[in-house]
Amino acid sequence: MDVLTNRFKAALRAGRQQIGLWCSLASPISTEIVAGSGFDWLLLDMEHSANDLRDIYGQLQAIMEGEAHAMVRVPSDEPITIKRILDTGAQSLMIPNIDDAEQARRAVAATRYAPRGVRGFSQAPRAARFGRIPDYHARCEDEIFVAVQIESRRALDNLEEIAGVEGVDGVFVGPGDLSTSLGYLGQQNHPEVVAIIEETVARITRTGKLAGILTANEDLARRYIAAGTRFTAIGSDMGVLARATEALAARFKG
Ligand SMILES: O=C(O)C(=O)C[C@H](O)[C@@H](O)CO
Repeated sequence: MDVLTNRFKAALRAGRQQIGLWCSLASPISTEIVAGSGFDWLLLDMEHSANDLRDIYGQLQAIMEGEAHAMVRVPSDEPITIKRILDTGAQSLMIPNIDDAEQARRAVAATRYAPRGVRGFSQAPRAARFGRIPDYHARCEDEIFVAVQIESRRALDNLEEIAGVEGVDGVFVGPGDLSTSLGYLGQQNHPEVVAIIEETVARITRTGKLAGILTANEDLARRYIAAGTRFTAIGSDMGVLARATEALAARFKG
């Protein structure tokens, strides 16, 4: 596979479940470590973490030799931010808080050059390996994966229209925000929320788009996979570090 082929997108097309880890530590060192842990994809989070553009750049460099594919969650659907992240070489993007089809169309447009969209042109960004990938501009859009996040009651109402937008490859359920919007603040594992999420995953799948989710609860991760999620994040670097170090300390300190 050449450098421009999006391995994650190719694996999904081939029907292979993609298991991911959420990365919020904003460190090239920790991200390099987990890139070799066996995950298919890592979510580098810019919405709820200290990651800025340089942190993302460094982490993309750090995991070049690893097995895991990087997806970047952008802080917002703002085209200037999306352009800069694509230029660093991120090929898979997650766009948070998409509530309707128009917003989804704008987000996709930010990932496309004219006439299909509004992405600004850079001759030789890192994504084109500084001009060493001569057909970068012609090929890059086929290799971009756009996941939109649905995380509100309004997004649920508009789900089929959002998923139907051309260029939306995946629809990712944000269980924390969705449960909050549904009146279950901090209760993303509440049975009624779980039932709504399972139904939502089935609705996404019926549209022909790929469903994704994050949950650190292993039983729920298996249930959501059974319900149809195709890219499933099963924990976070921060959560694993916090819980594992607490447990280690407790074994000696009682
Ligand atoms: O709403 C959610 O849940 C998400 O979008 C995932 C989160 O932002 C979060 O759990 C990351 O720490």
